[in-house]
Parts: sequence; structure tokens; C-alpha cells
Amino acid sequence: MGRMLIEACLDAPDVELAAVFDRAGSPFVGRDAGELIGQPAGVTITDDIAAAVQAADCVIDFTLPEGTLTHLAEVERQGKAMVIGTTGFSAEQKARIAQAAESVPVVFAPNMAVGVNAVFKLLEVAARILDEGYDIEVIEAHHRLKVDAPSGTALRMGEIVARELGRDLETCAIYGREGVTGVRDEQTIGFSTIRGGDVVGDHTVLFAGIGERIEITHKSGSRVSYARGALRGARFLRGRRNGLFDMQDVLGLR
Ligand SMILES: NC(=O)C1=CN([C@@H]2O[C@H](COP(=O)(O)OP(=O)(O)OC[C@H]3O[C@@H](n4cnc5c(N)ncnc54)[C@H](OP(=O)(O)O)[C@@H]3O)[C@@H](O)[C@H]2O)C=CC1
Ligand SMILES: O=C(O)C1=N[C@H](C(=O)O)C[C@H](O)C1
Repeated sequence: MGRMLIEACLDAPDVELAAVFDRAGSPFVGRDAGELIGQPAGVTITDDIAAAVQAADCVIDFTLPEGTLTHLAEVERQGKAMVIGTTGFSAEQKARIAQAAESVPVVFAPNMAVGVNAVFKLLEVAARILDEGYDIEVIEAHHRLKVDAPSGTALRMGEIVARELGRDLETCAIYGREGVTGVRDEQTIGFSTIRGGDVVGDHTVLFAGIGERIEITHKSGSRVSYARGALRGARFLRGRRNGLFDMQDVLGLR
């Protein structure tokens, strides 16, 4: 995502790529960010997070939870804005983000693509209509390098459907099945994860009834939609003092 974000910033006429951060020891530190994407960027990659945050109005972070929280602390210290695309946070780590957003503005979303966020709205409607007699399963597929499962997007889909049905995902989620599982409990929401090759990101929510199945699917063909969405998030935060937002807020879908 780092490469996609550099490219998206350079392509956007109203955005300036102020700094590019990588962690200490990375072979890219000290080199021009443009080397990563094959076009000049005029920004030297730094491992100095304080200097990188200082140079920017808004930090866009797609790393790992521990890295994001370290960077968030610096954003908070300097009173800047932050767009967080990282997934795989624990409940405690999410609470830390919410706490930081009391003093700085944050967009935190498991999927920045406009299409996925449209699907989130469709799921609200589907769940309200298909509230009885339909078994709900969330199926997602991603590339072999993805380290968290289920994806943040799949979990958000589960949360949305559970909320509409008055269920608590904490207690009704089933993550994979094996062996003699017994018949399906109709109150559960199942998750299945596929990892392989270069799949950018596919998500399906299946509502399986008697005599019919409804599938709501989104397929990403490129990561550019995530990067462009993140820039929309950054623009949305311009001029805001604090608050925790997601892409539903950014896109006016609340
Ligand atoms: N919200 C959305 O729309 C999307 C979210 N994502 C999420 O974004 C995250 C990143 O995905 P992706 O780009 O594919 O992952 P990559 O593994 O390709 O990149 C992660 C980058 O973060 C760096 N990093 C990891 N830990 C730290 C740290 N502690 N401090 C500083 N840098 C760190 C890594 O550095 P190094 O190589 O040195 O380890 C690497 O450069 C994932 O959580 C993914 O799920 C991805 C796409 C879309
Ligand atoms: O790691 C990825 O690639 C992606 N991660 C996000 C997630 O966990 O939902 C968003 C997208 O699916 C790509």
C-alpha cells in the first residue's frame, strides 16, 4: 500500500507528498520515494517519525497495529490528523485509537474503497429484509502475503449484519469449521478465509435460505481504490479538530 499511496499523492493535484516514512533498518531509508514507483518524487524516505509527522498535515498509515499505534502517538503529540487503513487490531488497540481521536481527527476504516462502502450500505438493507430463515456466511479471499484473518472488511461486514439483526458478533461469530460440528445454529454468522497468490481482495456475504441464496459480492481488481479512498479520508479531515470517523462518514453514507 505504501507504493500505491505515494503514487496516488503524486497524481492528486490538490495533495502534496510531504514525507515518506519507513522503519529504521529499511533499505529504502535515505532514498527518493520515487524509486519505489519508477517516477521522481523529490521526497527522501525517512525513519524519523517525528520529522515525518512534523512535515505533514495528515498522516496516512497502512502498516501493522503496533506500528500504527506508535505513529498515532506522534500524531497526537503534534496535533496532526491521521487516516488509518491498517487492520487486525485487538479491542484494546481500537479503544486506544478512539481515545486518541478525542484530541486529534482520525479516519479509521478497514476498507477505503468506495465500492466496498456501498456494499456495507447494501448489507444493512439486505439484513433487514432477510432477517429470518437465512443463514449468513462471510467469505473472503486475499493474497498470500496477508497476515490477519478474517480481513478487517469481512469483520466489518459481519458487524453490520449482526447489528441490523440485533445480534452481538462477539458471541455469534464462527471462524471456520472442522470435524463433527453439529447442525448449524441459525443465530451464528460464519466466516471463511481463503489465502493465495495475488488475489487483491474478494468479499461475499451469503444469505442462504430454503430454495434460494442471495450473495452480495465485491471484488477488488487493483489496490488503487484503497489509496484513492485514503486520500478522500485525508481531505475530509482538513480543518477538523478531533473525532473518530470512517469511510461511511467520508462518503456521506451515515
Ligand atoms: N483499509 C484499507 O482499505 C486497506 C487496508 N489494508 C491493510 O493495510 C495494512 C498493510 O497492508 P500492506 O500494505 O498490504 O502490507 P505490507 O506488509 O506490504 O506493508 C506494510 C508496511 O508496514 C511496515 N511496517 C510494519 N510494521 C511497522 C512498524 N511497527 N513500524 C513502521 N512500519 C511498519 C512494513 O515494513 P517492513 O517491510 O519493514 O516490515 C511494510 O512496509 C494491513 O493491515 C492491511 O490489511 C490493506 C489494503 C487496503
Ligand atoms: O491486506 C489487504 O490486502 C487488505 N486488507 C483490508 C482488510 O483486511 O479488509 C482491505 C482489503 O480487503 C485489502
